[in-house]
Amino acid sequence: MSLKFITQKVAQAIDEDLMSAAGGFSVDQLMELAGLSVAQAVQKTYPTQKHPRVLICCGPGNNGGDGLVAARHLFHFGYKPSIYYPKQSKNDLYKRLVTQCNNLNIPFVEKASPKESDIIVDAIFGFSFSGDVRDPFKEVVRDLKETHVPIVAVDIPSGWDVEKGDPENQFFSPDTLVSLTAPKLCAQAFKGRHFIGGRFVPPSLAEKFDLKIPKYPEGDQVVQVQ
Ligand SMILES: NC(=O)C1=CN([C@@H]2O[C@H](COP(=O)(O)OP(=O)(O)OC[C@H]3O[C@@H](n4cnc5c(N)ncnc54)[C@H](OP(=O)(O)O)[C@@H]3O)[C@@H](O)[C@H]2O)[C@@H](O)CC1
Ligand SMILES: [K+]
Repeated sequence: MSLKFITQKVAQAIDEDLMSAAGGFSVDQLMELAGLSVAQAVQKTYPTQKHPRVLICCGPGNNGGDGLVAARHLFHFGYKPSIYYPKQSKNDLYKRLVTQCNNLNIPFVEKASPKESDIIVDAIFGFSFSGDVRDPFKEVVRDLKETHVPIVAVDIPSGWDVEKGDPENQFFSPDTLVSLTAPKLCAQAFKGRHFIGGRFVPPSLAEKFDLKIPKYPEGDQVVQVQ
């Protein structure tokens, strides 16, 4: 299957188009579908009985928001999520996502402990990441390289350059990657299980950016491409 791998600029331009007056989407809607895709990729790959405890590591931006949404869906799918979210946004959308998780008694943990989980969702950095990893995320990114617990990365494996990837193997390589909308250039070098999610792109937008979006099966929110 031929995939189109996109640059950081194109990823941001697609995001802006979707949320423009012409695109008509709000960020909440896109984030909800993105997070649902991630939860569905987890559910298809790691059955609840064998992998009940999911640690979701959330960063300060929309990638972290996808993680908060995924945590809520995973709870409803029967998992036991916990959330590491050290740099919480004051934005109303994020506060509401935190309230929704609190109402499900999903614990927010002070420290990310891979050993106490069966799966880790990496929702730390997405397509706006650049430069070297800064605190408070250095330690968690380092711990993720040490762990043998399977990692599901949301959109970009955190620490990887969005376009160049991780040519010097400095960072962890996730078992599973869920690319949202379309894979970014870094995913060309990715060898693990790969899903595309974020089933919200209208054909006109796919055509404008020449995105070769694979066919999603029936009502699924993800399609496995590797
Ligand atoms: N259309 C789609 O496909 C949709 C995509 N969606 C999702 O949105 C994601 C993109 O979200 P985004 O633009 O908010 O940025 P994201 O990557 O989460 O991180 C930015 C934050 O990280 C920080 N930061 C940056 N570099 C850093 C460093 N070196 N070290 C430390 N921190 C660093 C930076 O913080 P600051 O520098 O401002 O302190 C900033 O706050 C995308 O990947 C996908 O998951 C869906 O939700 C909706 C539809
Ligand atoms: K990520």
